[in-house]
Amino acid sequence: MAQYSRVSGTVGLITLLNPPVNALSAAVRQGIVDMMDKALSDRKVKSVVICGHNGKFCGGADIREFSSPLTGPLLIPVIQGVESAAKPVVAAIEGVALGGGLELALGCHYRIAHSKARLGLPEVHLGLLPGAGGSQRLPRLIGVPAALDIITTGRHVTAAEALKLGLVDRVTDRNTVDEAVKFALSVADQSPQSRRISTFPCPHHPDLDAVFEGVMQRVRQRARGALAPVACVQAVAAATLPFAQGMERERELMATLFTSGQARAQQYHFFAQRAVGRWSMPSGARWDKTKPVAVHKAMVIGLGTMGRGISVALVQAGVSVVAMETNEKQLMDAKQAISSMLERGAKRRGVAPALDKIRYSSDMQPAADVDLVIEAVFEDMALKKKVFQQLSALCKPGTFLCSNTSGLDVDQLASETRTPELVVGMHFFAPAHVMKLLEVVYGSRSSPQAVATAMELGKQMGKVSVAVGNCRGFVGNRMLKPYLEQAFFLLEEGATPEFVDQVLEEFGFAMGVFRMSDLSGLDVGWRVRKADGLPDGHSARIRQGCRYSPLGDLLCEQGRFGQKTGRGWYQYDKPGGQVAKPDPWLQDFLEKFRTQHGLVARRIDHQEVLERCLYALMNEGFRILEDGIAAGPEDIDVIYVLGYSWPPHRGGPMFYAAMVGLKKVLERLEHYHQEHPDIPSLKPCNLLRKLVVSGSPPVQKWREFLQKPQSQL
Ligand SMILES: C[C@H](O)[C@H](C)C(=O)SCCNC(=O)CCNC(=O)[C@H](O)C(C)(C)COP(=O)([O-])OP(=O)([O-])OC[C@H]1O[C@@H](n2cnc3c(N)ncnc32)[C@H](O)[C@@H]1OP(=O)([O-])[O-]
Repeated sequence: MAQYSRVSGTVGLITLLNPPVNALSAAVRQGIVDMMDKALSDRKVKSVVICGHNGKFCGGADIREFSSPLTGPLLIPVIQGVESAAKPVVAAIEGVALGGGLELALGCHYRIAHSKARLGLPEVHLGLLPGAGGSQRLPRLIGVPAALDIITTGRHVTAAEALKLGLVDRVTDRNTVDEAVKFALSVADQSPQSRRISTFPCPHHPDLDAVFEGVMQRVRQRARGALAPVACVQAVAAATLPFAQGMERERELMATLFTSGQARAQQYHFFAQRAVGRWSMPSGARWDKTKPVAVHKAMVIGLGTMGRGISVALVQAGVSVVAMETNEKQLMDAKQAISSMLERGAKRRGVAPALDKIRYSSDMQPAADVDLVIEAVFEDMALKKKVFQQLSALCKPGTFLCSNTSGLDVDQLASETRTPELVVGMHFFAPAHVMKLLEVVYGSRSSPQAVATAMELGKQMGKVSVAVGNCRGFVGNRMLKPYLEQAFFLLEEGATPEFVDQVLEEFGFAMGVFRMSDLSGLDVGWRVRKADGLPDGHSARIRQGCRYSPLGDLLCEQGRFGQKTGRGWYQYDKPGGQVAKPDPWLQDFLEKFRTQHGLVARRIDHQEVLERCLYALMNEGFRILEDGIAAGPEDIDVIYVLGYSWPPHRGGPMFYAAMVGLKKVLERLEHYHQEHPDIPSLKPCNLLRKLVVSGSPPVQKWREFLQKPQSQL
């Protein structure tokens, strides 16, 4: 919908009205057409302003309309109608002008932005491209390089940067609509002809081919296998043609993307990231029935890499922090590191670093007057228990006690305190001030308010918080285990690390499993496995009755921890080196290992690597749903895309299982389980069977098939 009024005597004011973000639904598009007619036929009106209701200009096309046949006027002619208007049209941009919203503003003759507004063309994150003229008008207005950057990254641009680029004509700190009306009055007698961007030539650039070449290489590297970024480059390249031809090219490219599985996957991911905020617990507690407690002051205990990142994220969220570390040297190093991280972040955001929001302590005493504590000490249960005991004795009533553990039992930590209902896990992902994912882990006694408070704090820290149940590895790391195991077994059976990684990176992972293991350090998993007890004479390949691969342990015994030691699954030019090269030593080691265990190397193809690694991971995801550790497939998919570099254009493990076809996933798991009966993680999960028997419903319907979960521990 859109409203119309005449203001200041001669300005027609059109207000987009579609809360919460004034998305360009069919009704809004029709509203723009009708209100423009009104303004243009109103003889008293000399110029027009378009603004958005409730402080947001427009969040773009209505994504919810994409899955049904489009009705109402198409956006391209609506924008064309604005641009060809005989009276000057001014866009009053506050809040956001994104996607089709910015394309509408580009159809206006002038753009006035509030200093806090954000502008962008994020369609690439939805598996699309700016399909209403954005790929043709933006390069004409700000040049090809800047347009390519904005369109292929989908990033938001601040009003200040937009002014510098020439994307907006004015920036104001005052009331944006008032300023836009004043501006409209000032241009009332000027013809808009020279302001129609579609009539601009594409600005000349000395070496356009090299620019397109360079960007195309970058987008292909950054998002392996993704269609949209490539199409974005191709659409901008068409802006060097006459406008009508460029628009035709944009339409063709958009049509291929719109119906692609990748666009469906990325739009699913967009809504899934919002669905996880509507969390629930097996007890029936829910997001809309539980009020979080505001956290003004927090303590972070343990200032290693994670503790530092968590401290920075809290300070940047406006929380006062006491950063605590018993080791004096580590405390000093941390103070240095945290200050420079805060300064760098502040510079990037163009604000002053809030160094006064953090103070440092070598003892736990200040825990007595904080609202919440996040423990981020070494991943050792005995140490963590001691910390929780101390905190419980120190903290004031009502203080929430959270652990950044990546998979240890939250209930055990809660048992060390007098207030187990105030204990939850807050599992951050490294680097904690950058990664958007937060797993909020509720134990059997965690109160809904503790969960609500941790979820809200995560959101305040700019994270996507996902509430998960308490089991070994929670969701992300629990699914990672069978995935890693299959990769190890494939090496034993004849594959090489570089082949397995190549297959997974072609699928779209930023890093294959062996490259990732070398980066994070083989010793991390080794320590956990040792704590669980390695098989005796640990070359034994059976552990707790199941097939076990000792390859990782054997490498660690040789001191091959990965990049940090210069040797791991790959070799590096020096300790800390990052360029992985195949290591002849490893081939020799694998051959000796196979001979020792009577294994005969066989040819393993691309499909087997993909299916064995990914289907084992998905199967664990089905088990997690069956156990009630995750409330729905969206939780699992958001965790994997945001925390484990699952390619967004594949939606997430559960969405991808549905895309492949649950029947096929089931058949392949049965095939591999028959071949490897000693690998339980390949045994198809009952929920998978149930979904197949029920006709393989779409992922959005799976919640209807989930039983009431029982506790995991
Ligand atoms: C032709 C053209 O070229 C192409 C084809 C396009 O234009 S494609 C579309 C391009 N536009 C986008 O990609 C922008 C996507 N949106 C955002 O980035 C953010 O929403 C926001 C604008 C920065 C606000 O953030 P927020 O944190 O204040 O609130 P929120 O929680 O995110 O969102 C609040 C509620 O609004 C819903 N919502 C947000 N944007 C929407 C949109 N464009 N369409 C439909 N619903 C939308 C969202 O799902 C949530 O509802 P619910 O799920 O909770 O029921």
